[in-house]
Amino acid sequence: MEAGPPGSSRPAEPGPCLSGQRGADHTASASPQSVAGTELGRHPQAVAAVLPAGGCGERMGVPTPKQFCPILERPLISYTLQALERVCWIKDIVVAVTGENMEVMKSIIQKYQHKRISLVKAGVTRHRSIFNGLKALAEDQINSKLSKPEVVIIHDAVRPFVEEGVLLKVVTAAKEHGCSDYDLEFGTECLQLALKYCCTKAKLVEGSPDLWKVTYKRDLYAAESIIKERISQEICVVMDTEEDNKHVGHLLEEVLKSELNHVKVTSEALGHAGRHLLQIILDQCYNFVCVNVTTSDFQETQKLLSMLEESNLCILYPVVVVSVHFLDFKLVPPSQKMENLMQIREFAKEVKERNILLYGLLICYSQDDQKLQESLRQGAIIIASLIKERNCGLIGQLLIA
Ligand SMILES: Nc1ccn([C@@H]2O[C@H](COP(=O)(O)OP(=O)(O)OP(=O)(O)O)[C@@H](O)[C@H]2O)c(=O)n1
Ligand SMILES: O=C(CO)[C@H](O)[C@H](O)COP(=O)(O)O
Repeated sequence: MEAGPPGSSRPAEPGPCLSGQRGADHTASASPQSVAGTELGRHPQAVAAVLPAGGCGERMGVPTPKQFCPILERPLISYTLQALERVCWIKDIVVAVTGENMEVMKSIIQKYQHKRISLVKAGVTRHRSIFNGLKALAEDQINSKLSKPEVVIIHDAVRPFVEEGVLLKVVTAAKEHGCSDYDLEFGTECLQLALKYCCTKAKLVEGSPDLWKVTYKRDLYAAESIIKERISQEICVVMDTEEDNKHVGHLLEEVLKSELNHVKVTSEALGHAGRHLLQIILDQCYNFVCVNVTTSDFQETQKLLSMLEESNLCILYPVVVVSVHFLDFKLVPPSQKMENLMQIREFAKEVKERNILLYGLLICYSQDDQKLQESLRQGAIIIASLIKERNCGLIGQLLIA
């Protein structure tokens, strides 16, 4: 990633920042640097980004160019766009794609509701693709919806984990620094070109470990693990009653808290028309454990599923819902309960279409405290693993703790 002005070597002024837009995704780049972003807010500065995305991904060894390879069923490039798009002070994002992938790219933009994106044709090399993006930004076209930037961030479309802080560092460096011998010695490809041909002032800025590039097939697995970990940091336990503190759901919540001590576990009731729950959904919690005790088998789970379906939460990441049911195996034979619970397979199939992964969990409710604790612990382990793995093959299955 480099920053450089298109057609001008004038260092740019930083621009206003409205970090923390509603609906922006916190998992894409948790934003401790939003504070830094507000620094940009004090000075007007036009920043754009060019994403070269015209490669064929030879080293990946698969027919699909790596930028379009799916991670959790969403193309890699969509994660990169999401990471840049949530940085509010980047006004335009220009993506260079080959003619044959133009329609694919347009459908990705539409499906995942990306904003501020323009497309240009890629070139035969990465540098030519970047050049085409810069030309589009520099052109004086009357109908162009692009604003002329003072600083352009160049970022490979296959580096999905870029953070706002590092982008800010690059943009600030573009403004403040001249070039040094060190930069000349260790500068990367684009930096060398800028120095050699444009007399552009330049500075090498230290990146973060997250800036790595997806190059080989194994990198797709690594990226998937990172994304799964990011969206598994919060679980909401949804209760079917509001007042009862002794509700078995609260016991489950306690066990989840002690078993998953790095995860934030909250609980909420579906009462009050689910207003609090709606807020949790808006705050982008991607994991729900729905406890059905006082109501009929799937009543609460279905209410929760409807709320999730109505929200936009599932567009970017698969949401996990574990429908939990308790049964005293001594009093009621499991086979009797199972019959009703088997409906979960149909529900799961339906909601999978909307990117919701629904699993069933039957927990043995024993009158013996110790045995109950053991079942709850087993249940918590199963829940943790379902959330961590997000295994599509297990949807609609009824697991037993
Ligand atoms: N003609 C090209 C070649 C590459 N790129 C882009 O430049 C970035 C970094 O390049 P690289 O990792 O080398 O991608 P590929 O060329 O696709 O990979 P490979 O070298 O394995 O073929 C990628 O986002 C890639 O799509 C581009 O826009 N136009
Ligand atoms: O990884 C690459 C290609 O494989 C890029 O070329 C790499 O980012 C080069 O750095 P820059 O162009 O930013 O100087």
